[in-house]
Amino acid sequence: MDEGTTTITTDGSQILTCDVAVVGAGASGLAAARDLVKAGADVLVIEARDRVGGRTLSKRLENGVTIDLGGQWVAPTQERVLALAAKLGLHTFQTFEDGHHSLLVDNAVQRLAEGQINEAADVHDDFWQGQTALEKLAATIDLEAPWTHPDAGELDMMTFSEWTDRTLTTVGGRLRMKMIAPAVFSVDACELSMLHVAFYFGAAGGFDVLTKTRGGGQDSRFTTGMQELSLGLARELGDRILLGRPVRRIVQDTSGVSIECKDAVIRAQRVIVATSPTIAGRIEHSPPMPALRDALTQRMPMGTAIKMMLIYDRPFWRDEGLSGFALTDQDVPQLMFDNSPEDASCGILVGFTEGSAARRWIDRSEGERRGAAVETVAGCFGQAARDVRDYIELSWMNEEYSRGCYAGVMPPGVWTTFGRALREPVGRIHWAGTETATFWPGYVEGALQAGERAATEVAQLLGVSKQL
Ligand SMILES: Cc1cc2nc3c(=O)[nH]c(=O)nc-3n(C[C@H](O)[C@H](O)[C@H](O)COP(=O)(O)OP(=O)(O)OC[C@H]3O[C@@H](n4cnc5c(N)ncnc54)[C@H](O)[C@@H]3O)c2cc1C
Repeated sequence: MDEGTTTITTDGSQILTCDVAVVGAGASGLAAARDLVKAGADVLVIEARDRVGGRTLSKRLENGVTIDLGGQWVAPTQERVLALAAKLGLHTFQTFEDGHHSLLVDNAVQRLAEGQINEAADVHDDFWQGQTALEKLAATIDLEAPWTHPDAGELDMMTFSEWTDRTLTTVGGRLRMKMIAPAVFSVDACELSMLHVAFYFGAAGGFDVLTKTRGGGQDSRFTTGMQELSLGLARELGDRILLGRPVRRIVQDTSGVSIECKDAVIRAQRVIVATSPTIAGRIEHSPPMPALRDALTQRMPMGTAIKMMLIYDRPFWRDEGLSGFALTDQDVPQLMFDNSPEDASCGILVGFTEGSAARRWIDRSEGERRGAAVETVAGCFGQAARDVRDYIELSWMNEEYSRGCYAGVMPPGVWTTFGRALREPVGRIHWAGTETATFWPGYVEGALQAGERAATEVAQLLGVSKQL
């Protein structure tokens, strides 16, 4: 996958020409490239890593089971992901969640019926009315332009934490609501603009859709891993993808745009940058980025998360009628799910350490995190948890070309001041990446939607007809 359409050599650098260059071979960039190729455009995708898939990364274990160190779940409403999976012949299966969930607090474990948190009636009612208020608010947000909401100013000045304290009345209800921030955004509730939270819930289709396992954001997984979506798109694109070529600089002039990457310059009419805004902000530009766009890239940090898998001979917790889903008051992990293969040929728990907890643990050794994770799992599921066969983790903050996950987030004040710069093209540069989506932003579905939207923008300007 390392050859462009035209090659001239000057000063040791290749010069390749195409109609459209796409920076980033994650799901978003690949979807944009696929659509533009279909429309008849000559496209090159330039990828920094030596692989495609970006924030999806699947790994095959020695026993033949595939695990996902990045994105893994698909929801029933994620139509683009499901259509692509069907086209590629990828098999999905529902996340196991039969039996009782577990809650580990102060070293004591409680067993909970599915969907239930064992809390006093006033806490339950309080949380329910908070959830309803959030859902109502989310339904009023214009997903194309959240800053146009009549209360945008007030909502954007307020953190999710402040909104929760104003809207909910019980300590338990507030605590439970704030726990959503690390689980969904991988930052703490005090770091998020309330306008962003409302936008995000609106864009996913509601509270339950985003947070639930069955029927929601954690509904199903891919037998052969979620990265297969990108690998499938990449196979279609063939040698139009250049791997191992970090883009350093983009130079626009009156006749085109030059994308300077490792050992090559790509000359194109248009470029789609399909990375998170934070990562896009690390590319140098000539002429420099407009002030608001540059300021946006300075203000949209990536969430922080460490994803870990504990691998066992069998899913032993199921013997006790336990679902494997657990919430804990520990940092490592705070949240876990049964991640065993469909045939339960081995037992796998996936755990997440998110938000400030990930920052507390990022500089500790893998061995320390493994030890802490085993202790937490033992607290939830008993001594059998100590007989762990393997432990595999990925700290996404350390990934040079992601610098965090699951996505970039909007702290207070950013949507209303800089939001317009999120998708607005700058000269010949167009923006894709899941952060620019209006449907399931932050997810692979959003990545695909954003790629398709950017491809439509460019196809119209090039005068090629996009055929889907
Ligand atoms: C641990 C984790 C769990 C997640 N869970 C889920 C889930 O269950 N379901 C779900 O749908 N989503 C999940 N997500 C989110 C999902 O993976 C992302 O939303 C999606 O993959 C983003 O795709 P993208 O193409 O927009 O960006 P990316 O995947 O980040 O792609 C950007 C690409 O650009 C490349 N790049 C960066 N800088 C340069 C440069 N200078 N030059 C050239 N190339 C560059 C990167 O290497 C990368 O390949 C998760 C993510 C993580 C990390």
